[in-house]
Amino acid sequence: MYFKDQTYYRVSNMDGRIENADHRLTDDITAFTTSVAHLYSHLTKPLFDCALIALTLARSSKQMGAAVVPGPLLAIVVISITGQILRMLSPKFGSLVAVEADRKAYLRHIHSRVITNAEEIAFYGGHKVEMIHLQNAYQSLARHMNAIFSQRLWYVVLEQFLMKYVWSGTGMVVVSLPIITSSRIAELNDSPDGGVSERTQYLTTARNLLASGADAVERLMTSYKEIVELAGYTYRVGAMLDVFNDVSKCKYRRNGLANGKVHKMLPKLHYNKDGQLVIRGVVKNSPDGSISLYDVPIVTPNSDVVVSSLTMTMKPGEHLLITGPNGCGKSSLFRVLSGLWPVYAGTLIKPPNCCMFYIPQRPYMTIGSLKEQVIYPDTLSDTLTKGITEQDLEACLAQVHLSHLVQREGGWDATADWKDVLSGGEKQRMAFARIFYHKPSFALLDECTSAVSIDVESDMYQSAKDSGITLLTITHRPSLWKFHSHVLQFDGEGGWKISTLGQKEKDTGILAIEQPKDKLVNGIS
Ligand SMILES: Nc1ncnc2c1ncn2[C@@H]1O[C@H](COP(=O)(O)OP(=O)(O)OP(=O)(O)O)[C@@H](O)[C@H]1O
Repeated sequence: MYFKDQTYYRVSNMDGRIENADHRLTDDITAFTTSVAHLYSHLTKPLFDCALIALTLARSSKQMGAAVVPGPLLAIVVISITGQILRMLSPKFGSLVAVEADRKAYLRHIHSRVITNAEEIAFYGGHKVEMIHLQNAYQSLARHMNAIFSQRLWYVVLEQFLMKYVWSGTGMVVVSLPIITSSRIAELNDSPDGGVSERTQYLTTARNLLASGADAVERLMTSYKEIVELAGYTYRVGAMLDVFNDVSKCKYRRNGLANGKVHKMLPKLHYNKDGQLVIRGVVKNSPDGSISLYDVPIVTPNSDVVVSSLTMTMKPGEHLLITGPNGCGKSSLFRVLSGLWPVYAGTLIKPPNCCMFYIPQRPYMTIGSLKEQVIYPDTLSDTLTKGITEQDLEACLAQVHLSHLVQREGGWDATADWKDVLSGGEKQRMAFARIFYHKPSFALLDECTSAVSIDVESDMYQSAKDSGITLLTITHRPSLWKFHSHVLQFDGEGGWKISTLGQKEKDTGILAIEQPKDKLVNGIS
């Protein structure tokens, strides 16, 4: 499962049974567990009632001198036949409920998208488009739920008809059978009241028991709908577990393939018999703290091969600038280095993840105090364990020119919705401050200072270098070239080139000799 723009991008299971992305998995689990809990209480009591009533009826008909078998047998046969009829005519509640849960999840998802992107939508004036999306999702859910209600209506009518009339009639026959077939008829007739009181006693007891029995069976039959609905929830939860299972076994299914897009098979990559990529890459711990890639491809979750084979080594202290057109795979390289995307082939040798710190273009602000923004993803107790003081944190903020923030926001413990309280540039600087707190060996900087003024940005990069942090920077700003010793240039067609940056290039932000695309090494052939 990958995250992009705060939305789940699901790598679905191999047979692609789930069509829509699961936006709120926990809701499916809640629905499933609620259904199981209800069913438990709805099934156990009626089942117990049925057993007890059958036993008591059998005993009292035996006392009447009737054969025990015919009455219950008739009842079982009638109940089975009506059960079969209901089963045959029952709408597919299981799949209907699964679709309903899916549409509800989608409606919730687009609501949360609007909440997350409210400001952007308001600036664009996109309320009409968003309203159309919301209404479409709502109407699709409402239509589906109305269809379920109307199907349920006629089903309930039929069910009630069978239970109220067919079962009542059968019940009367079952109750009267012991009176008619009793082996004690002569003995009863000879009693002073002609057996009326004993027969009446039996009939009243049996009728009351039967009424309770019918009620219990009715509850069981009604639970059938719940069982089928539970099947729907089970299907969704089961499909979700399948996906987890597949992901843990590194089996990925790409939406691109599902959309019918044909992917070119490349000789350096390994495919299974279904034409799906198999992970054969090796990831090793670096003994000397450097990052090395040998013939590592960059492949998206859609199976698009962005770069077929990348080979490079970055030693600590060699600051790498990564350039190239949009969508050429710059951020994807970071995803591979961080372990978010698998290494499908070749060998990746890197220090442990704790030695690499990634800062994205869209800064993430966590819930909590101002202090927790700087130390993220550490907790306050981690900070205590590490012996880091507020003075140390102030030094981190000073390096990104945000010292004034502590006083402005009312101290380190001030809490606010930092996503809204801080400006775009302040958020980026706050995110950058985290590398001064964590002091990783490598900082993976993905256009993370695009909203920061050039002078402050330069100070931040210089401070990072002075702190002994090796920079891997994706940027389109020539002003940052001077902080790097090497440049990795993607051409957008799968080709790349790595070279050292000369002083002239650092000063101008222009590569001295732009290589024609076909000269760049390792292009997709
Ligand atoms: N989660 C994803 N699922 C599928 N494809 C993706 C995903 N993320 C990125 N891609 C695809 O991978 C390719 C490379 O994306 P990447 O984000 O690495 O581009 P980039 O070079 O960083 O671009 P930019 O300069 O615009 O940030 C793009 O074609 C993009 O559509």
